[in-house]
Amino acid sequence: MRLESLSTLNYRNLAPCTLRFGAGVTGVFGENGAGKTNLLEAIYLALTGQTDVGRLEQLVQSGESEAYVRADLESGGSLSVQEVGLGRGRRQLKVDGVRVRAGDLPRGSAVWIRPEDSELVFGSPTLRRAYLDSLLSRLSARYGQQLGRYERTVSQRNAALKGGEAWAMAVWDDALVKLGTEIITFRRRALTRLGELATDANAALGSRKTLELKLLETTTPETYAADLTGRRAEELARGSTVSGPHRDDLVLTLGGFSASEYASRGEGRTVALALRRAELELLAERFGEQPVLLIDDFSAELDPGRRAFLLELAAGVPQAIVTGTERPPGAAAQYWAQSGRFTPLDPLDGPLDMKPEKKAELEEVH
Ligand SMILES: Nc1ncnc2c1ncn2[C@@H]1O[C@H](COP(=O)(O)OP(=O)(O)OP(=O)(O)O)[C@@H](O)[C@H]1O
Repeated sequence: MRLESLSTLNYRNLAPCTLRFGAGVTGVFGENGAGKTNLLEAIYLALTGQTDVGRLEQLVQSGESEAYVRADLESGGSLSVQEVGLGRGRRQLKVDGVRVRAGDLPRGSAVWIRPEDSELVFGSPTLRRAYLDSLLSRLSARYGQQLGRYERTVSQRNAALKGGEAWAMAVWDDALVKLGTEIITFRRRALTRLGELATDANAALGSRKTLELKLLETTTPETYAADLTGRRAEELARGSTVSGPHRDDLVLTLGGFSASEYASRGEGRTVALALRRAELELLAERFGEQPVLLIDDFSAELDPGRRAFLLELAAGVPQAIVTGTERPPGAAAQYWAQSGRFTPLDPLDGPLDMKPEKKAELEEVH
């Protein structure tokens, strides 16, 4: 998968633009607030149809009512166009002019590494579960469908529990056990490979402590039905379903201890990077094609080992887009970001701050 160009209109602070991207590493650098993260977010949205913002309106430029993002892609020798239209609480996706659902977009197209990924380690189980579910939904469309059904069943069952409808539980329990069993089984299987890749990546990052990924399960396929009936009184009292994959945690252990509880900030950052490299490798294995790698703010990474790891990762994939407040070294092409605009630069130019006349010239263009 290769991103040939990205066009945006009314997307956050980005000025209307069409940016072209070649193979290798493209560096995007500029001051804080210039729009670098917004650009990567727009690319990720156009490639995957996914965003994790709470309200879609946040993505629309203030003062406007609609936004638009378009990616021109090349994959296996053929070209395609993916478009995302955003309005009030509404997202419309098209591939080559035909409306599709998010699940119909290519599922292994991009991986996005961000400074806030450390939250995967130190944040709540909900965040880790969301990471795992989002990755597994990309590996398997069926996983995504069954997870959606399971989540709807849990909320309907919770409504019945709150209403004290004990008589209706047998029906809900059957559906929950069937869907939950499929989810648990798939998670266990996928975690074996994800764990191996993450362990290797963590070692490649120079960590002397072994990283292991485990599921902390509130139930098992064998005991799920009995767990539900056994805790019926408690569930009716609480009005919620207390066991099942919606309550399970992805536990990350470092040297045998829970990373969430015991890892240092730096160790946690290393674990988060290891998870992202594992995601990249797993998607490439599954789809036989390397995703576009997006690295947000490599310059926020002050540790020299982790910074080198990020840049090596970018250099090792067919296409990577790397942002920073300084120029990413080794980039084949460069954009200078300022106030939501992106100006292509000659990669052989020196740093802008050493060339005031060049900077003045570019500001003039803006
Ligand atoms: N919906 C929106 N409409 C207009 N501007 C927005 C919108 N959402 C965010 N912005 C603006 O976009 C800017 C942030 O851009 P972004 O996060 O991409 O910067 P950045 O270059 O990544 O900065 P940093 O180096 O600090 O991470 C902010 O100034 C913010 O106010």
